[in-house]
Amino acid sequence: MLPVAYRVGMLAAALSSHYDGQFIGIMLTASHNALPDNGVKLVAPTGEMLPSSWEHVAEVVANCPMDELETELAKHFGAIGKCSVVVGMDTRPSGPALREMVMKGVRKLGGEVVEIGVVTTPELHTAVARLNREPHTVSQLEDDYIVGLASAFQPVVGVHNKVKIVVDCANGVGALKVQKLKKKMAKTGYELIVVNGGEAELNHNCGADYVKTGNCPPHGDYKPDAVTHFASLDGDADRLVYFTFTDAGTFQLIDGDRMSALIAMAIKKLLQKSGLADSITMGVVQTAYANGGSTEFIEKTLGIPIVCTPTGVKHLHKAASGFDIGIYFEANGHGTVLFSENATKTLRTTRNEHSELLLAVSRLANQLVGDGIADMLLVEAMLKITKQSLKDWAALYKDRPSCLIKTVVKDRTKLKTTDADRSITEPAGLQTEIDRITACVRGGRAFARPSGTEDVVRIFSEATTAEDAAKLAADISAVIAGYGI
Ligand SMILES: CC(=O)N[C@H]1[C@@H](OP(=O)(O)O)O[C@H](CO)[C@@H](O)[C@@H]1O
Ligand SMILES: [Mg+2]
Repeated sequence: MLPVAYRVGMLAAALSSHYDGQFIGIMLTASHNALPDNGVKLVAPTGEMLPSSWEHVAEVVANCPMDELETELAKHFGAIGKCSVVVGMDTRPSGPALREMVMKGVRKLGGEVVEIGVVTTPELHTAVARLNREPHTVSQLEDDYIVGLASAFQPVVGVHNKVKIVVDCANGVGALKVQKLKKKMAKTGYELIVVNGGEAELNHNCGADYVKTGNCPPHGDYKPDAVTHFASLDGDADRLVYFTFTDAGTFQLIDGDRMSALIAMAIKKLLQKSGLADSITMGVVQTAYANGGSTEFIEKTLGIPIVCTPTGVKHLHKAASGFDIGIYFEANGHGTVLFSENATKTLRTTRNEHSELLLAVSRLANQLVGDGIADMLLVEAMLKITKQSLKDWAALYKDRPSCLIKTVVKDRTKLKTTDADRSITEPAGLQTEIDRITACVRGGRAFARPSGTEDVVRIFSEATTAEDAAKLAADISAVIAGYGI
C-alpha cells in the first residue's frame, strides 16, 4: 500500500493543478473493513466525491510501471502548476506511514500539503470545501464542523428534551468526534453515550456494517427503554444504522431504507405545512437492494417519487441532485439529503415556522457526502418532528423477507447489467432464465450483478418467506454457475 499512497499523492497534486491549484482531498481509510485493510478516497475541490470520469486515470496511475509514472501524469495533466492537497486519516495504525508517503508524492510535484490529522470521511470532505473558500487553521476546521452540527440541530429540536443516544462508534474515529459533539449538545437535552469508543479493535464485532450484515447488535450491553436510542457508525463515520429491540427483546435493525422513509415522511409534512409542497419538488433515490417494503411505503403510502440507480453512492448523489430536495440512502446506511439552490432560496424567502425548520434541516444534512454523525442528528430531528418513538419508526412498514448472497465466478466482468443493475444483458439468455425462476416464487423479486468492490457476483432476492427468498437466490446462483463464466 505504501507505493500506492505515493502515487495517490502525485495524482492528487496533478488533479489539484488541473483544478487551478484548488485543494484536492485525500482520506486514508478502509471504512468499515477490517483493521489490516487499507484504502484511500479522493475528494473533489467542491468537497464532493471526485467525478467518476477520473477513475480511469486513477487506475492507470496506480498500475503503470514506476519509471513511466511522470510521463503518464504528463499525458493526462500536461505541465503541473500550483497544487494543494489536504490529507486526513482514520484511526488505523497504518495511517501515519501512509500519510508520509502521500505527502512525499504531493511534494514530488511541488505541491503544498495541509494535514488535518484523524478525521471522519465527511469531515475531510467538509474541510476541502471550506479550504477552497477561505483559509482556515486545522483547529478551526474541526471546531466549525462540530459547532456547525450542534448549531443546526438545536433550532430543530429545541431544548430540554430527554433522549439518550447510545452510539456504537465501531472503535473508530467517530468516537472522538461524538465525544466533542456531546459537550455542545448539553442544552438540547440529547445525551450522547459512546460505546465501542476505541478500546478494542476497529470494526471488530461492532459498527454499522457489522450490525447491518449480521442483523445483530454490536458488542456491548444494551438496555432498551422509552428514552434510549441506539445507533451504529462505521469505521470512518460516513455510514449509520439504528437499531432497537421488541418488547420480547428481539433485535430490530433500522437501516438506510428506513432512514429514507422517516426523513421523506417528515420533510413532506414540513413542506405541506409551510405551503411549499407545489413549489419545491422532492424525491427519494434508492438502489435495487432497497427492501421492497420501503419502496412500496415511500411510493404508495407517502406518495413520494422514487428513482432507482445502479449501486454506489456516486450514482445516488447525482440522481438526488435532480430534485429540489433529494433524499438518498443505500440500504447499508450511507446517504444524505440534498437541497437545491431553488429549495434554499424559496425557503429563505418564505419565512414561516415550517420553512425555517426545513432551512435548519438543510444545514444539518451534509450537502457534500453521506455523513453518519450528521445523519444521526437528522434522524433524531425527524423523529421529533413526526412525534415518533424508535418503535413507531421500526413499525412504519414491514420489511419483505430477503436474501443477499455472493457467488464466485471465473470472470465477473463477463456479467453485464442494465436498468439500474436489475437486468442482465450478458451473457445472453441468463436474464430470461432468472425471470422464469423468479416468476414461480410468490412475491419474488431478484437480480444478480458483479460487485464493484469484491471479486464476486452478488445475488439479491425477495419473497414472501425467508425460505423462499433463500431458495430463489440459491437457484439463481446455480443458473449462473451453469454459464461457466
Ligand atoms: C450490496 C452492497 O452493500 N454493496 C456495497 C458495496 O458495493 P458492491 O459493488 O456491491 O461491492 O460496497 C460499496 C462501497 O462501499 C457500497 O456503496 C455498496 O452499497
Ligand atoms: Mg465508511
